[in-house]
Amino acid sequence: MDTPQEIIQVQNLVKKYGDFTAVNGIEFSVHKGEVFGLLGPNGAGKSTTLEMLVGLRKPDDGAAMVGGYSIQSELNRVKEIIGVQLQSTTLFELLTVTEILKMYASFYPKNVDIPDLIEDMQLTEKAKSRIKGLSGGQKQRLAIALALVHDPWILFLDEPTTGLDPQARRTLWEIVLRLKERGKTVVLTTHYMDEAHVLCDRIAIMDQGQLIALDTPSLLVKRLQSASAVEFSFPDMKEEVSFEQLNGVKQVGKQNDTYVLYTDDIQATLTALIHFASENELELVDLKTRTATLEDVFIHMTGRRLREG
Ligand SMILES: Nc1ncnc2c1ncn2[C@@H]1O[C@H](COP(=O)(O)OP(=O)(O)OP(=O)(O)O)[C@@H](O)[C@H]1O
Repeated sequence: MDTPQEIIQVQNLVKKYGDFTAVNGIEFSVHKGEVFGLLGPNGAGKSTTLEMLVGLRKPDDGAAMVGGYSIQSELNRVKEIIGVQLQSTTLFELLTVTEILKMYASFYPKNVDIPDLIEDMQLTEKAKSRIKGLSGGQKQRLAIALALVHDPWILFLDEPTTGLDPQARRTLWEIVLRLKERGKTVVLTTHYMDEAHVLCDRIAIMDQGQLIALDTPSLLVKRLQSASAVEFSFPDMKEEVSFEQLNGVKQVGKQNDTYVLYTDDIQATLTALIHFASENELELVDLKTRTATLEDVFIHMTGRRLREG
């Protein structure tokens, strides 16, 4: 069968845990060959969505087609064409890297060359090492290798870099981008906006079981209509002030005591802000300026940060 261009189609998917609705009627499509990200804070429903698409959880409503097959009525076909790496993959600690890959390969009628796969995942040095001695990043790369052993069309990665150090994260990013170059479709969940920005062709932002935005990273940021953000606080300010009136300000966000002004004219906004502070004899604290990011898109849409604290 030919791979459809819309390799995943999700319609009104719902998942409830008792009275609690974890995924509340989401809809999206994933294009063949893209890296598609589900971005959102803890508890947004990203893992539940992914688990429904790979057949680990049964939707309470809605439908999804993966690679042209229904996750409800053709799950066995779906499983042949997908590879899955979940948040906590249990590995057989006493086996070596090569042994576990050979064991997984034996479950499938067709599989890729194991030494090549080990090399692609930058594990050649560890090919004969036992799993229990691997670092977090190496274990994560092994989990991805296991998901790729039967040469799937689509790879699902659930928070692939959570808990990894910066170097290990970058190595994993390189691997994902290389898989994309080779024509694989990758669906990943993350709560790291930098990761979503670097890796994903398109991002679906999830919050509280719903999909609140879907676009390319740059268009999501552009939608804010402001290129820069100015952050600050006024600890001794007694009354609320509408900073919208300051020169250049397009939008205003607030997180605890910190204000975020989104502006296209950073110079005008800074001048107006400093003027406002001296006129009102207020001390301007923790002033920062930066380029608007996906995090700002999330703050703007929900009033909260992706990662609290
Ligand atoms: N088996 C379960 N029983 C009851 N509630 C659950 C179950 N699994 C998940 N939930 C709840 O459903 C919501 C969505 O969880 P989910 O794991 O899909 O979120 P997430 O966006 O992937 O977050 P995280 O980044 O923490 O994994 C959360 O509030 C979670 O507590």
